[in-house]
Amino acid sequence: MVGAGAGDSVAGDSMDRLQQLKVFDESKAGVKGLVDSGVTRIPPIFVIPPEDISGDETSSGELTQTQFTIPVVDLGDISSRRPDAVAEVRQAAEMVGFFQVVNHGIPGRVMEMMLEGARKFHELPREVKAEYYTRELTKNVKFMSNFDLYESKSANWRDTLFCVMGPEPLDPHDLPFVCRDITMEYSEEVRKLGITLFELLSEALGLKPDHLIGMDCAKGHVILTNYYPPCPEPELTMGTTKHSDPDFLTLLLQDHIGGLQIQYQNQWIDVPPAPGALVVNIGDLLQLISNDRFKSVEHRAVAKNVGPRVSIACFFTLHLYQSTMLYGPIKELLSEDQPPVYKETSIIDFITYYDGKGLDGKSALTHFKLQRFHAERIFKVDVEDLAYTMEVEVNEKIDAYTFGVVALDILSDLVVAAYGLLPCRPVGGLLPFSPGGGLLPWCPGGGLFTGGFIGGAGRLFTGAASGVVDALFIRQKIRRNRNEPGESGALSHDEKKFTKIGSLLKILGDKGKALEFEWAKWVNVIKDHISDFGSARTCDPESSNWTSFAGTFGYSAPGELAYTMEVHEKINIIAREL
Ligand SMILES: O=C(O)CCC(=O)C(=O)O
Ligand SMILES: [Fe+2]
Repeated sequence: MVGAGAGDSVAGDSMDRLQQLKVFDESKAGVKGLVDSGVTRIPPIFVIPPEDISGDETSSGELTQTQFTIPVVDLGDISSRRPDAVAEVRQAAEMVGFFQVVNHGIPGRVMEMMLEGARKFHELPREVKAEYYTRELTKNVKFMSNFDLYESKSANWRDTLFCVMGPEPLDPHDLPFVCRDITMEYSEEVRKLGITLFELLSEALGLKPDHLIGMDCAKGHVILTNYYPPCPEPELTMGTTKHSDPDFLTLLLQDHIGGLQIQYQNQWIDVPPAPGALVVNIGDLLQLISNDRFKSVEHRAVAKNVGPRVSIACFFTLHLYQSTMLYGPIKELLSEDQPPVYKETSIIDFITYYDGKGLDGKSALTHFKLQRFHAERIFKVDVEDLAYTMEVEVNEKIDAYTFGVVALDILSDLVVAAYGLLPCRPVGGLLPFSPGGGLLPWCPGGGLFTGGFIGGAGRLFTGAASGVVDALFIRQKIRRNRNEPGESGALSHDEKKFTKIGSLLKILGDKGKALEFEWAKWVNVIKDHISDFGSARTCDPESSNWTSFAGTFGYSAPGELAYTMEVHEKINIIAREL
């Protein structure tokens, strides 16, 4: 049996989804194998849940009322009409994210033979193709069906041969014989065309022609030959789920069948096959480095009951290449009016995130956005009986890091209030977790750590934003304050909370990680801990003996704190993404 088909419904019904995926995967025969086995209904793993179909079905792929068509850029003789070509590329990259190129220099013979070679590979006997079937990440040449088979909600009606063509030159012998020579030839042709396009795109951004090439955008590419067998129930599945591409640029060669659609003004627009043309689209990484000037547009390939359909996608990216280069918005494109939209990322981090997520219809770029919020009145905490009110208002643009700093500062105040803990024990003038000499300029309550002396209402955790918090130290401190014995035994409830905060502080100490942590998560941390500290104190009023060390370390806390304190959460967050 090749797969758990709806056709063989007994198997389909009795196996859970994971088992069905495994059976399909282990057949190593792909969707073509299912079709060869004669399925007349698609297996359940391919069926798109109805709730997802409705969201995906902006239109049936008919032309819209605007009769919009994908722009066509003529690359013939561009030396004599370069400014026009640059303007056309700019318009298409900014407005649509997709265009077709004609007179691009790749001979028609090469394109036809590439499509034919791809088809021949996918129509090889199962056993021959199975030798190439793998999900191993490090393989340069691999055949598989659905790279995100185990991550996505529903599998696509598509098989793919995936070939990493550069920057490390691929040994042609790694390629299947039936498509070896033509893949090498086509690869060289698209590499050259890629350079021409990156030059035009650089100029379209107002940069020198070699700018994007200097950023290694054309340094490597991957060729994916997609094979979409005819589907018995095309309305229930997809050839390729809605996605944007995880690369700088994609060049797509499609055969005459059609099925590619792009999302434009909330409509699905067909990209009809045009003889001799290649489809070009901006990828996520180019949208990121162009700081949203160019658009990486969502597209999909619908399943059809005719076919097979073959498409050859060339992704310009550095796959499997150990590049340490970080990609963020190009500095020349930034200004006060155009602040960076994205944080920097390495390609490997981007791809790892993209692949881990799978094609779920959502853009991976969101994850790499700098979080900028306008936050008003972040929150207010009243500690009753103490009239201890803390209110923070931030009326400026803040990112996740800044919010984290504010958030943990407030947390530390709460901890001091709830447990009467001192920021730290002055040891020979050294502050255990404040490596910078202990002067903390942003400690808002005036509580400066200076030379090991604690003055004012010092904050337990403030110093830790420098990234050197020692959760163990905090633990010892709690024990010491309670006159509890040393390091043995399980962590108490309070200790766990402190340890948790310790790790949050470590995150905050690393700005990159703090940004990754996202603004919204910090809000939740604060919410969690406020209730934590409130309830800890309320449930166990005797547990903190802050008064015993208050005099000792020069910390004088208001006496009322001792037993009557309650922390009430009054959080009012009004935030909108800018
Ligand atoms: O086959 C197609 O038309 C589109 C394929 C695609 O979008 C991709 O491989 O990323
Ligand atoms: Fe794509």
